[in-house]
Amino acid sequence: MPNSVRWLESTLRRISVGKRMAIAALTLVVPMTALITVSVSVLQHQERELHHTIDEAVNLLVPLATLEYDLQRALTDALSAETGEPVPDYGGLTLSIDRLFSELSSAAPEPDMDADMIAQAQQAWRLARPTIEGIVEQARPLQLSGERPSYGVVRQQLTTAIQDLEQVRMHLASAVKRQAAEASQTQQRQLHLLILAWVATLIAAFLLFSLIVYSIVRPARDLGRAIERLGSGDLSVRVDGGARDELGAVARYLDTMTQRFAIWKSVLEDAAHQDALTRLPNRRAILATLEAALTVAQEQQGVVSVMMIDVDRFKQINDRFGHAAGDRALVWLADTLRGLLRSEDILGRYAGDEFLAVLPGTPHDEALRIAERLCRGASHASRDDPAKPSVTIGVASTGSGAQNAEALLEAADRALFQGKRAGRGQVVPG
Ligand SMILES: Nc1nc2c(ncn2[C@@H]2O[C@H](COP(=O)(O)OP(=O)(O)OP(=O)(O)O)[C@@H](O)[C@H]2O)c(=O)[nH]1
Repeated sequence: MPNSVRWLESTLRRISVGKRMAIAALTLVVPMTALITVSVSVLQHQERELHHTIDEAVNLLVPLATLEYDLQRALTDALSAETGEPVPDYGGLTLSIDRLFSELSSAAPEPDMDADMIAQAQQAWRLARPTIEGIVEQARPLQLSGERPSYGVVRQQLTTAIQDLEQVRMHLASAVKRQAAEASQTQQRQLHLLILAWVATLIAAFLLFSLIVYSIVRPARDLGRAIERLGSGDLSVRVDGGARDELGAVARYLDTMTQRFAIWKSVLEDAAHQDALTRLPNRRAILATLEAALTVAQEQQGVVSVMMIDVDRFKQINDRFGHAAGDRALVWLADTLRGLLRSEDILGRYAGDEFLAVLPGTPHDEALRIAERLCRGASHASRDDPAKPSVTIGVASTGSGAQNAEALLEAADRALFQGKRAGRGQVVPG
């Protein structure tokens, strides 16, 4: 997992799971709402712009088109010499076009309106205007007098005016077309930006949503696995309880529980293998050690020696100094013997006042020398302190006949018995 994701996850895990779920929901709802609002407002704005462009085109082009149409009609009338109809309001239309151009030049320039094209249209209008004014002046009296005028002149002037007006209309139409094209480009740009914003927001929302879900699912999955391992008896399992959320708390409870289990287990195991008073391996454990040492010796064709160590006249110590003093004497003896043995030798409490030492890879004569050392150490202390007992030791080894645990123990026991009968405080080979 990349470090950045790990960092984001640990940051998120400072927030509770409930709050994270709320954030995940908001992660989807808020951007969607914002995007929908923005999209609707952009589309509404675009619709208004479209109306504005159409209005502008109509306002700009309609007076010109009307005037041009009227002139066309007048020309047709002049050609057919049927001028009985009322004269159109050329003067009003001319003024309206004047007003249009003065508004265009006085108003703040539209950013998307081509100023050159407007200027060209205005210039064309300035050129066309005198002809049209002439027509206005001439058409009115002709119309009012009811005379049959010389239509040749009027026709000529009308044709010129229509051409001039056409020029004006063309320039204005180009300006309007340009404006419409730019408005359409702007709309397209806005739509592209909108789509981009949708995509980016959806990706960001999806990533954040996934991260939040991941920050819940991953620790939950780790917890599940840890509980599964714990259930199968693996007490070494540890889960990360550093996070401040609910899952972090569950992980910490689980860790505490696992540690307590481990302590109870070791207490139970110790109770099963260790003697509570002397802390030495108990009878079962020392016999298992002997079996294991014999198996190794058989495989490697080595030797194993054992010492059966019995406390001398222990009953007297109990009777004389009390049971508690007898316990202390057993603990002292266990520590003393353990201290005099080598690190590879194993000492266990075999029975009430009996100890068994297993000496792997130790031949008989060497075992006897070590036994002498133990016997002397205990005797020396017991001479100075009557509450400290001496010991008698029977030694047996695999090299001297006995090959299995039972035979070895019997041989050592026999030797011990002999030592007791011979006066105690001595080592007897089995
Ligand atoms: N204080 C104490 N005494 C124990 C414990 N286990 C056994 N004993 C005593 O150890 C004594 C063993 O006595 P015996 O088997 O008669 O032998 P002994 O008095 O040592 O005499 P010998 O072995 O013949 O030298 C008994 O009185 C037991 O009550 C123990 O854990 N604590």
